[in-house]
Amino acid sequence: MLAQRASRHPQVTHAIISLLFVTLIAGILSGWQAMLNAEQEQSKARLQLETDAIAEQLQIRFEMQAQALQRLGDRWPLHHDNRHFWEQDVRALLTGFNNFQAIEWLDSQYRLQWIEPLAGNEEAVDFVYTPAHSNYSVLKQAQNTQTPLLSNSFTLLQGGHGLAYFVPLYRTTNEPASFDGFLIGVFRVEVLLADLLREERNYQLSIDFRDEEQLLFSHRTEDTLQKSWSVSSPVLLGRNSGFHITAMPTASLMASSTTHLPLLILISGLLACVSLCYALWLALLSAQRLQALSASNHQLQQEIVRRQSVEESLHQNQAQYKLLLDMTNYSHDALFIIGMNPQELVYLNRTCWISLGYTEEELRQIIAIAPADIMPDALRWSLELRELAERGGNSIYQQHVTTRQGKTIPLEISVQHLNRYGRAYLICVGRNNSEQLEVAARLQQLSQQDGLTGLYNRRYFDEALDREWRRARRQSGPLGLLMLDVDHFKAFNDSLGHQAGDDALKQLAKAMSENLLREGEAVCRYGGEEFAVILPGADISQCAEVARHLHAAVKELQIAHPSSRQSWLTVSIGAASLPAVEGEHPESLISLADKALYQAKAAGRNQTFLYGADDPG
Ligand SMILES: Nc1nc2c(ncn2[C@@H]2O[C@H](COP(=O)(O)OP(=O)(O)OP(=O)(O)O)[C@@H](O)[C@H]2O)c(=O)[nH]1
Repeated sequence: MLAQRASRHPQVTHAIISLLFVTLIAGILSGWQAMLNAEQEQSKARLQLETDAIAEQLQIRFEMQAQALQRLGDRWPLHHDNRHFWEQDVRALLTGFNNFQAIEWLDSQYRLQWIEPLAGNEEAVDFVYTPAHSNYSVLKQAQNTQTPLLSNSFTLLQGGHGLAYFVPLYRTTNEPASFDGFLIGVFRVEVLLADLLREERNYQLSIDFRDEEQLLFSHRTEDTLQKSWSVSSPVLLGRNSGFHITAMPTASLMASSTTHLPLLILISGLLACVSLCYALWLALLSAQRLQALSASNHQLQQEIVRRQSVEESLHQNQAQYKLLLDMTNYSHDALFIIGMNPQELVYLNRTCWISLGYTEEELRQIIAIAPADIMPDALRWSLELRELAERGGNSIYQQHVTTRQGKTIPLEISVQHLNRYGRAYLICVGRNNSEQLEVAARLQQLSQQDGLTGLYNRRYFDEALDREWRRARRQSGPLGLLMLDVDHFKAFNDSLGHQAGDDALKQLAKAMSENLLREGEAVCRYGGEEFAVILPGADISQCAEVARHLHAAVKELQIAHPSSRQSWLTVSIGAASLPAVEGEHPESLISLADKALYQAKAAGRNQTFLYGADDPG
């Protein structure tokens, strides 16, 4: 749980570990420092003890010699007359203590009268203490108080530092006591201290002996340490408390009063601290790795699931794609896709090449090299498709394709524009619509055909006349029209029956159709028993010619007409021809032809009456 939290916040955990590390290190260092300080205090205390001992030894030694001098002084009243004994005592004292520079007698005038030994102290002979001398006041005080006093340190005439112990000499046998000067013991400080150190077991100490601040003696051992601390002990010599000994630590002292324990504790503490923090850090890393591994596993699982899903979807898509492809390939419709910019065929289904009798490769090659071999109109259609793609519209085209066997197949191609992935495509679905075209043509024909006679009907006539009129106008030519009506047909019907009338109309229609010679000429049933013949480009004479042919053809039929004068069926024809010019209309032509027909009827029937352009109408 904790590891999970730690791995979730690695930076915080790093900071905590770092803080812990720093705290532990600081604690260990401060503990180590405290132990060092304790050891130092212990060393100090030990050194202080040693120094106090030296000071005490020094005091004792001095006191012994001071008392010896004092005893000599006490014997002064006995020996002042016979100084020989006194001098013997002095020499004995000098022999016993070698740290005396000299033992002197100073008279009451402070003049040196006697000095032992003389050798080495010649310069002091006849020395007089004057008030200017630094020890003069001490002499005075000793004289006045009748108490021995130790001088301050001074520089010996022989070199080195000396101390003088002034023992006032009084003869108390006299009343009042007479003052005879001083017995002076001059100590050599260096010898006093050196002897002491030599004899004492603490000789290895490094010490300084000072009078107030003045250094009188200094001793250094080789292993003296340069430390910031030292200890000091006061030394009371002959009631003079201005002396003190300062001792410096030495390596041997420190070695004897310290141990390696703090260092061991420091090292082991540091090692423990580093190990602990390293272990924590490793644990954190491990937790992080574990979490990363877990996350990675989770991601991997998700990825596997996703891939399985994608694979499944891919399989489905592939199956769907295959199904789509199969459906597309086996569709009756030709499906092909044209990519634009550049314009190229990107897909065509199986129906395309099967229906045309080629392999796919062959068809692709033909389309690439000679598309007109497949589609005669290919070039123009290609331009139309480009326009269609540019305006993004949809359209249906009627095209014709030629099969390998040379058969032409009509194709209705539905084209849809589509933009995908930054490119324009035209989805083309082509269908063989020959049957529809035939049906349409048939319907068209039926819509234009007269049911009874099979001729064009009145509707076709109206359209054809307009069309031919426009054509004639474009060509600046004439247009001819015959209006033909069966003579006495009512009587025919009445006598032979309506069915016979129908048959007769059929025969007439057939005959007229068969006698039309030129292309574009059309015979139409204008209504009832009336017919109209459109003669494009025919002037009035050509109309007359056609009318003659028609009369002949009708005559040839020899359809019996019981009520007719000729005994067979005849027709009357009104013919008209007009140039299709500005100001003229097809209705004018009909009107003229009608008028001519009327006149032909009126003139006795079975004849043609003409209205040319020049006729007044
Ligand atoms: N059998 C048959 N008769 C038709 C058809 N259409 C029109 N008729 C007849 O044709 C006759 C035309 O008669 P009318 O207009 O009087 O003219 P007509 O008898 O031919 O006399 P004229 O034209 O003056 O020579 C009518 O009796 C109509 O019934 C048809 O489709 N079949």
